[in-house]
Amino acid sequence: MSEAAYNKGFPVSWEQMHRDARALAWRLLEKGPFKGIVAITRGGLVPAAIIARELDIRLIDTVCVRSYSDKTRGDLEWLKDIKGDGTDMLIIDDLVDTGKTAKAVREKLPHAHFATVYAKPLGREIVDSFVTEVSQDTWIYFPWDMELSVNAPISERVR
Ligand SMILES: O=P(O)(O)OC[C@H]1O[C@H](OP(=O)(O)OP(=O)(O)O)[C@H](O)[C@@H]1O
Ligand SMILES: O=c1[nH]c(=O)c2nc[nH]c2[nH]1
Ligand SMILES: [Mg+2]
Repeated sequence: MSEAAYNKGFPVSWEQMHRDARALAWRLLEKGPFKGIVAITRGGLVPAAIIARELDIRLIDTVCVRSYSDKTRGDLEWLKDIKGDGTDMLIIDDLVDTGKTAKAVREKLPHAHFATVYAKPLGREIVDSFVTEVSQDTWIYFPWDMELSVNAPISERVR
């Protein structure tokens, strides 16, 4: 297990996720057509649904892997595999960080187009398309991992 140093936070709202996934769909329009989407669970599920709607794709499959527990990276655990080599398929994940998940899925589906909404420097070369890059020491907080809560006024926080 290893835990990278994440010094910064990048919170993403539902609205921003919708906007960024749609921006990715615009980029993917000229890379297709794709006969189906492979979503990498769980983070790829929401962007895959948005992109499937925008690109009118009805065939959606999954590869199920787990690599992080909280912010600690463990060994890649395969829970569900997929058949084929990825020809004419679009792989969607929420982000690429170290690139280990993307590399493993790419090995299974070498002919697919791999797209993520967000990318960090170590992983960006492994994916074919992404929308927004953040620094390697940034942890991205997704809307499904957050809830509205009350925060203290700034004046109280600097006392
Ligand atoms: O580039 P890497 O360093 O491999 O990290 C990126 C992967 O880590 C996260 O998934 P995670 O395994 O935490 O599971 P989740 O999608 O269910 O949250 C994220 O959704 C990517 O799939
Ligand atoms: O929610 C997440 N945010 C991240 O920045 C990240 N990197 C790997 N896995 C991640 N999960
Ligand atoms: Mg994931």
